[in-house]
Amino acid sequence: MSLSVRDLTVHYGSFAAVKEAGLDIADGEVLALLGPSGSGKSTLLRAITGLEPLTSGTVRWDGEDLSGVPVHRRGFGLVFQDGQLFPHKDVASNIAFGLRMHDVPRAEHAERVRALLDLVGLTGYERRRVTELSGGQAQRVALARALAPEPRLLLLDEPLSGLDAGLREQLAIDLAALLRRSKITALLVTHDQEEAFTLADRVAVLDDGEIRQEGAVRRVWRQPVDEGVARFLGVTTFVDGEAAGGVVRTPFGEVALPDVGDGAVRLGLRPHGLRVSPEGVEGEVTAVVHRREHVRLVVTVGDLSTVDAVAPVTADLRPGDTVRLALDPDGVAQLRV
Ligand SMILES: Nc1ncnc2c1ncn2[C@@H]1O[C@H](COP(=O)(O)OP(=O)(O)OP(=O)(O)O)[C@@H](O)[C@H]1O
Repeated sequence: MSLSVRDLTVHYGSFAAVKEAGLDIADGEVLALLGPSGSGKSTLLRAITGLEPLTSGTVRWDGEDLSGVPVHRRGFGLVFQDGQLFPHKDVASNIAFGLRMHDVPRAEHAERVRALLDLVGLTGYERRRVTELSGGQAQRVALARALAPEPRLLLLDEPLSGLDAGLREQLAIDLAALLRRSKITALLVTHDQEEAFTLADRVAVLDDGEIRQEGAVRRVWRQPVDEGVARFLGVTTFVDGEAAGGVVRTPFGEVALPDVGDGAVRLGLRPHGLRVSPEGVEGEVTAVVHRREHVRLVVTVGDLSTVDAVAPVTADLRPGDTVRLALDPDGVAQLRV
């Protein structure tokens, strides 16, 4: 076990921004702190780095209490949303700063900088001024600078949120590959589920300063602990059903789910958990929103009220049209009851 946080509480005056948080990150693992704005993610990350004083609780590395260890002696690398590069230095000098801070011999700098630029996909950018980089390139340089001293833990606070959507998706994929390849232990703060799922092995969902659920990405996604976590993870409709032999019967039809025990179950449906199909429950379209990969619908289904659903981009649907909806197991979560 590497990082171990216990009962960590941070107060701003009388306000508790983080309440008795506990988490562990094993060697080589990537954990994402996921939660809505203001839930305490950045405060928890900053407390772990030593930038924010703890009101109570402990942060340990391999059993050693870090309470008396200043930020720069913790061996952690930090990357923030806006990178915070030195604007007057070029790319190589920005990265070498991380090396100088950790007493790496000067003769080794050029080679290390070259290797780090290769790692982040910016080969040959040594002499480029940082003011002449795109947002995505600047974040890659910030990442290289943080990785330069070979930190034992990399902490990333919304590293991609300043970038536009397409670049963000690509950089998340690149960063995920880099973290896996380099077996880096990392803690990532994000409010974006896609990003958390692309990058992390495990997620901890925060709300109102508390860790509400923590576990493997797929498990949290498929089995949220309660409706609050489920809603945060994209569930918009809840429905009760009866399971038998791995199949759940609901008012929206049947759906086969892995690991479902017999008896009463409560399901959480994401919009793509209900798809327009030739057969299924009938409803009337009340709203249509075109998205990149599908059409989002709001559908009124008899006395089952309104639900979110999806149709293929090719579907030509308008409010007032009648559609049929069927369950898609990919968009169905099972709430723990
Ligand atoms: N320096 C501070 N003084 C007082 N309150 C603060 C301070 N920093 C943060 N807070 C409050 O603590 C709570 C948690 O803030 P924090 O920045 O940790 O949330 P977050 O989950 O990272 O949010 P976001 O995703 O918007 O960055 C918020 O209610 C915020 O207003």
